[in-house]
Amino acid sequence: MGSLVLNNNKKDISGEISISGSKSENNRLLILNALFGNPIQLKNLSNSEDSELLQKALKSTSETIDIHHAGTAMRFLTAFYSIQEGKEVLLTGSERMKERPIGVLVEALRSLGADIYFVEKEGFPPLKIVGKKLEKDFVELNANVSSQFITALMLIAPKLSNGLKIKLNGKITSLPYLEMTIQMMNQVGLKAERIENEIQIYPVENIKNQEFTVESDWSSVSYFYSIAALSNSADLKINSFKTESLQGDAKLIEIYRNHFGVATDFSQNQIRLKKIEKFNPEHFEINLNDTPDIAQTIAVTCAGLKVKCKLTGLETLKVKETDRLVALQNELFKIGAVTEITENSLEIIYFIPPEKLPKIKTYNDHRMAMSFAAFAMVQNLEIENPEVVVKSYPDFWKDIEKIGITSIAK
Ligand SMILES: O=C(O)C1=C[C@@H](OP(=O)(O)O)[C@@H](O)[C@H](O)C1
Ligand SMILES: C=C(OP(=O)(O)O)C(=O)O
Repeated sequence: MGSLVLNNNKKDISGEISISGSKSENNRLLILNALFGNPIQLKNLSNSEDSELLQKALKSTSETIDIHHAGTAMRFLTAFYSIQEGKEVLLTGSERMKERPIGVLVEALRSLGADIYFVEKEGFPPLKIVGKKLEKDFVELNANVSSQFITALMLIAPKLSNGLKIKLNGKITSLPYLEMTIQMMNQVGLKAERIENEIQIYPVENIKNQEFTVESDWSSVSYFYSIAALSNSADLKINSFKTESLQGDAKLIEIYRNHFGVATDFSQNQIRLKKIEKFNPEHFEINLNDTPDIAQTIAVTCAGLKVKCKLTGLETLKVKETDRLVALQNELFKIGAVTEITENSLEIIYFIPPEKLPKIKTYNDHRMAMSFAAFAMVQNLEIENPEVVVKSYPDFWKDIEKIGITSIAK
C-alpha cells in the first residue's frame, strides 16, 4: 500500500482549492431523504467515502450491510433500520468498527421497543436489526460516549407517531454536532428543540421538496489552517463556506486567529487564509470536547511551531478510527514532540530533534495522515498508507500539491 514522501521546498504557499461538502451535514440529509422519500436535493455533496458508503447502504436491498469504517453511518443506520417495518438486516463494518462501542444506542432503541441483537460481542457491531414500528415517545441515554447516538435517535424521531423526547444523562460530548442536527432538521421543515439536557422532536408526516446546499467540510479545511500556521507566508482561497456555519469545527477561525497568527476573511462563499504574524505562544491550552475532529490538526500545528500545549476534553478520541491519543503520542515523538497522555488529554511537554525523515504510521485513520502532512512545511516526512484519506477527503493529496506541497510515491 506504499507511502508518500512529502516535500515542500518553499515556506511560502498560495493557491485556490475547493473542498467538498461536510460529511456530517451530508449524512444527516441522506438519512432524512431516505425516511421522507427524497424531498431534499443536495448541492455541494460530500465526496467522502463514508458518505458514499451510506448512500450505497440506503439504496441496497441486500440483507447484509457492510459500512466498513464509517462510524456516523453505522450509528445512523442502526436507528434507521430499527424502524423499517418488515425489514431485517445484518449491519456490520470493518474490524475497527467492531471495536467501536454502540451499546448505549442499542439500549436506547431497545427501550423504545426495537429488536436489535449483538451478533458477536455484547455492546459492539455487528448487529442484527429487525425493523418494526416503535410506539414509545420517551428515551434517556448517556450523552458522554458519542453524540452520534443522539443524532441517530433525533433523525428517526419525526417518524414516530408521537415524536420523541430524549433525556441526556451525564456530560454532553461533541455538543455542536447535536446543534447541527437540530438546526438542520428545523431548516428542512421538521421541528426539533433542545432545552439543556432535553431534546424534543415533534412528529411530521412529510417535508416539502427543496434544495439544500451543504457547506464545505470544516474538519477538512483544518489541515490548511495548520499548513498556513507552519508557513512563512500563506494566502489560500478555499470554497465554499458560510459565515454562519452549522459545523462546530468552524471554531478553527477563532483558534488559529487568536493563537497561531492565521486570519480568515470571507468573500462571498470563499474563505481566504492569510498568515498575518509569526506567533508562537509559550504555552497553549484548550478544551476540544466540542471539536474532537480537529485535535490531531492542532497537536501537529503545536509540534511544528514548538509550542508546548495541553489539549483536554479528548475522552472520545480513543474510540474513533483508532485510539487517536496513543497514535498521536507515537507519531508526534517522531517529529520531535514528547507528550504525556491521559484518558482525556494530551500534553506536549518538551521537544527533541525530529527524526531525519520521520515515517508516520496512519493507523487506518484519515486524520492521522492529513494532520501530519502539514509538518511538511517544517521538513520532509513520509506518510504510510496515504490512501486512508478517502474516508473523508479523497482529493487531499491533489489539493496540497496545488498549493506547493509535492509528494512522491514510495
Ligand atoms: O455527528 C457527526 O457527524 C459526528 C460527530 C462526532 O462524533 P462523536 O459524537 O462520537 O464525538 C465527530 O467526531 C464525527 O466525526 C462526526
Ligand atoms: C470520527 C470520525 O468519523 P466517524 O465517527 O463517522 O467514523 C472522523 O471523521 O473523524
